[in-house]
Amino acid sequence: MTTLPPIRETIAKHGLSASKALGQNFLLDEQLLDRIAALPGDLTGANVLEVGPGPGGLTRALLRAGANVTAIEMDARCLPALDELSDAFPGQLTVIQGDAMKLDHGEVMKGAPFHVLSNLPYNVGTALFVRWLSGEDWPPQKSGQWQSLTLMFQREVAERIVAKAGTGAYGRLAVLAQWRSSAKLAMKVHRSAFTPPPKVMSAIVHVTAGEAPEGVNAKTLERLTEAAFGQRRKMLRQSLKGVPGALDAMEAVGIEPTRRAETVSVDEFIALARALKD
Ligand SMILES: C[S@@+](CC[C@H](N)C(=O)[O-])C[C@H]1O[C@@H](n2cnc3c(N)ncnc32)[C@H](O)[C@@H]1O
Repeated sequence: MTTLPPIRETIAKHGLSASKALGQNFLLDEQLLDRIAALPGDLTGANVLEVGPGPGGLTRALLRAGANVTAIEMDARCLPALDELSDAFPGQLTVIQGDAMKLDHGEVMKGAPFHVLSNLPYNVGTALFVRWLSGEDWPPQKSGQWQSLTLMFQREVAERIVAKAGTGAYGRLAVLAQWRSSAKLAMKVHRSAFTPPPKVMSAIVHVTAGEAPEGVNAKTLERLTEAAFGQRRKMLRQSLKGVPGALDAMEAVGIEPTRRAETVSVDEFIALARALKD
């Protein structure tokens, strides 16, 4: 294994000035990166999909942890720096230049279950997160998809993902992330850890997939939460009016129609979706 220069030197050597358009804020602290790479547990010999490796700070940490990494990066300027990592960790890193939003991740990972780690621009991160959580086959690793997600978000978005009923942050994202998965706020990351520092604080969310509850259609649940949180200040009897059968289902499972969406727990949404005929 060749010794690598500090990531700051790699960035300087390849002239990787951070592009605002690509949402680039780099992490340079290798101890912090090692702690992030440890969040999914022991990765020795595990398959990891890293989206948006940039100059490869987190990639190095994952390789040091013994993972087999496939990295999807849109910015061609980063490829020479990533090639150096491939040389330093022979056989452990595959780099794909492309847009992670357009690629089939199961295909990229050749059908083997994988962990996802990523520090992405926030808009791309949220869109991919929703896609990873909306799969029809569940748990996803059964069909060669992800085993865990370890993702950096704007702190406010991370709080919405792990929020519980009865809080202002609770909404569609929380129900999506929690109804058949477990989502934890794994680490808060100060804005000053990034180069250049973004305007807001960040946090890492760690998600593992659980068993889907029996008799619940994902699309029905989605329709319910969309209607309920679309008018979150309104009583359910008003916000769910347009969902056929929802008022009867509420009565059947004992949810008062005068309640508002943000008081309805994830388990209650599950019961409601189960009681609704498709
Ligand atoms: C916030 S930077 C993080 C870089 C590095 N992982 C780190 O932690 O220092 C996000 C990276 O994602 C890349 N990126 C942005 N959109 C992407 C997309 N749709 N597909 C793949 N990579 C993308 C950017 O080029 C950039 O390198």
